[in-house]
Amino acid sequence: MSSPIFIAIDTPDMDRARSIATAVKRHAGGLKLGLEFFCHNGRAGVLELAELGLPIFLDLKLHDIPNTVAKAVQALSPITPAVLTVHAAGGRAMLEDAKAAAPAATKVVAVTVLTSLDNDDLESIGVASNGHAQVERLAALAREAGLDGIVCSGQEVAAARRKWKDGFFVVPGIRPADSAIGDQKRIMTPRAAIDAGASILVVGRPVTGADHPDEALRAIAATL
Ligand SMILES: O=C(O)c1cc(=O)[nH]c(=O)n1[C@@H]1O[C@H](COP(=O)(O)O)[C@@H](O)[C@H]1O
Repeated sequence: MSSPIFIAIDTPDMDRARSIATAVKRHAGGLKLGLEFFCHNGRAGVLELAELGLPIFLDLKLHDIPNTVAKAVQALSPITPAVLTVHAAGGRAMLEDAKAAAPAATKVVAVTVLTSLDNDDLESIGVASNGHAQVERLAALAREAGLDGIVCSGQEVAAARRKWKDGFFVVPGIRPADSAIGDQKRIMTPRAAIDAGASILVVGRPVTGADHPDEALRAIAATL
């Protein structure tokens, strides 16, 4: 079975992106390309890294009115990412239209509550329920809208999985026991997140910031 670890290649620099992707290529399950990479390198950059042969997770976290999101998804052609993110908070119609506009082979997953937010942050943006309850609410919405799964922290994935057995659960905020937390607030170790039911893990800085990214990746993989 291929690795569940997707490496977040968070850099605008194409040379650096190619160098990290090439270094981790043999032991990663896929590459996650997000806003930092996409805003600078666009579709051409995504297609270039896709040539390495790993599945591509295109993390654009789309969030707008349904028509705009659907047209943005169509405008990604000819990329057929393995995974594409939209924000669950865009609402049911947006989620349905995003899924309808995506290629059939693309898993469209809804970001629920960002792993950089805690309950105080949620309160400050007017979300009265706690993180757990909000993830459950948005997971149900994503499921009803026909999406393939959600993005949530390791702390909510077990409860979400109980209610959506065949859902695809993407878990970022992954931190091996000894690594720096940075701007993440809801974190979990790789092993605990897999045990809780994650389908794939998103790992960025603990691997990309290491002197030897492939060694760091293999050390994480050895704990699974
Ligand atoms: O959608 C994501 O991938 C995502 C959702 C979320 O709630 N939190 C989160 O950290 N991410 C992404 O996961 C990656 C985490 O990177 P590190 O914190 O460096 O491991 C980044 O590329 C984030 O954009």
